[in-house]
Amino acid sequence: MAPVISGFSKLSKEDKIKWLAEHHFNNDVTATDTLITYWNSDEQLQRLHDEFTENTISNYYLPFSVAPNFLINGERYTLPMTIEESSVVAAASKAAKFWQIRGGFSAQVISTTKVGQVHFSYMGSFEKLNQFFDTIKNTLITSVSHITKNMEKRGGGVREIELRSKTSEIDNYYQLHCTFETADAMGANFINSCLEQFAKTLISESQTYDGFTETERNIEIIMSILSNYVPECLVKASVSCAVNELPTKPELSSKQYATKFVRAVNIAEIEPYRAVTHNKGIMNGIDAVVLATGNDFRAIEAGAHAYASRNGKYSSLTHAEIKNDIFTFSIEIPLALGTVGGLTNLHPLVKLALQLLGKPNAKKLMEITAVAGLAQNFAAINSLITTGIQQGHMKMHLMNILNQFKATDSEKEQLIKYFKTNTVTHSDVVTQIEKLRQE
Ligand SMILES: CC(C)(COP(=O)([O-])OP(=O)([O-])OC[C@H]1O[C@@H](n2cnc3c(N)ncnc32)[C@H](O)[C@@H]1OP(=O)([O-])[O-])[C@@H](O)C(=O)NCCC(=O)NCCSC(=O)C[C@@](C)(O)CC(=O)[O-]
Ligand SMILES: NC(=O)C1=CN([C@@H]2O[C@H](COP(=O)(O)OP(=O)(O)OC[C@H]3O[C@@H](n4cnc5c(N)ncnc54)[C@H](O)[C@@H]3O)[C@@H](O)[C@H]2O)C=CC1
Repeated sequence: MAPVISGFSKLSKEDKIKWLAEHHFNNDVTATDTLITYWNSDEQLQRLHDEFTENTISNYYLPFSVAPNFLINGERYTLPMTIEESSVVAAASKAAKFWQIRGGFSAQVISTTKVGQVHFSYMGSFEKLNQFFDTIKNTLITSVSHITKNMEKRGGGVREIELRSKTSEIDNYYQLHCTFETADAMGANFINSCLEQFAKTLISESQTYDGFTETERNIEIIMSILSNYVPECLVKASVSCAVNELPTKPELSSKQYATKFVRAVNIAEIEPYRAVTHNKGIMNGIDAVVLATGNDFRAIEAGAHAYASRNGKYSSLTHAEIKNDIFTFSIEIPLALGTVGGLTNLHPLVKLALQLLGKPNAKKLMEITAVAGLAQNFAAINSLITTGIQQGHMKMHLMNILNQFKATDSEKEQLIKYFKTNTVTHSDVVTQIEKLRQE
């Protein structure tokens, strides 16, 4: 077991690696070499990456891929996608290609409001607290004017502050429930700065408020933080076409295909076990664009799944219907994304990804990202209701299995040819590699 170490954060990168090698890897040089192999030869670039976070000892590569042929609101895009999972980028690309000759994707931002809360304890009557809140509401807003000044110039700022009693759930628990517009920023830092100032103002104003007794004056701030639940930062995307423009398979007419597709989505709407996997498939596309554009995928994931549960039961984020022989497939998802702030202007590949998208503003990025989720879900369901998921997924995963077995270029070439006409399974790949190596 490694010993406790104090001051690890203060060690140089080299000394951190030395400590790791000694205490976790038996001084095996392979561990040190692996970490160092992933350093960038450009020292300045490496320092930039080291400084993104803390205790950095190496870089962890993820593929930076692109999916072309996305027609969104009449404009053509090539989507940057950062994801490790095979078949996701192929699936997105296939869906984009399919829909671009059927009118493409429509997308629209419905709302962009974000939320933050000051959580506090107060011992006294709600009526008195309400009176106090009404008295200080303007002061609360002006107390953050030094923070909001520039945001207001961009059309953002504080939208509303509400006092909410939560005492039916926790004794003496109240909130300042605040809404914000943050223009092209995701807004976490802006919102948190405003909230922390609201909390300070709440306390200082309570100290001099005549209407409070000593006990009532004793407001305790528990915490001030933005919420990643953003049901009012919502985007919708959809595709639609005549039912007879949908794929036909030997065993499935386009009408049967459409009906089966809608049924598959209906199942995800009512069955949480299916809904979680269905939404995971959507997040394959969303997270890949979110990561490539330097956004916070944890925030997006948390918000999306909370939204999927908003009616008290976890459900699908996409919906499908057939009306008057028109098939429509749509997604509605909260996406608090930024095109400024965070890593967006720091990470060279993020900058390039945003450039590839034509330097979108936050609203446009919300639309593009929702489309990536819808496209991904379309491709997955298309496979699920026809060939099954394994055929396409394993076709793409073949290279990973070949690399696991250190296949040579010539082995790869022969096996890729073989698996063009044979279904890829892990065991058959192993059998075929062994066969080749015995020849
Ligand atoms: C995998 C495919 C696309 C094959 O599909 P296919 O029909 O065999 O592909 P194809 O070789 O005929 O090519 C058609 C197009 O697909 C794309 N494509 C095809 N191959 C590539 C490639 N190598 N690199 C880049 N793009 C590729 C590309 O757009 C290509 O057009 P082209 O470029 O030739 O003009 C298809 O089977 C598919 O869409 N499968 C679904 C895969 C999927 O959803 N993967 C996600 C991982 S599984 C999961 O995590 C989620 C899940 C499925 O559980 C969610 C759920 O249950 O809902
Ligand atoms: N719970 C959460 O989600 C939390 C997330 N974070 C992190 O916060 C970061 C995002 O915070 P942000 O405040 O968005 O980033 P930020 O503070 O890096 O940058 C946003 C700032 O950019 C400026 N700006 C310049 N041009 C702008 C424009 N056109 N529109 C809007 N603002 C403009 C504004 O001053 C704005 O406050 C992410 O890295 C995220 O991981 C931090 C704390 C909590």
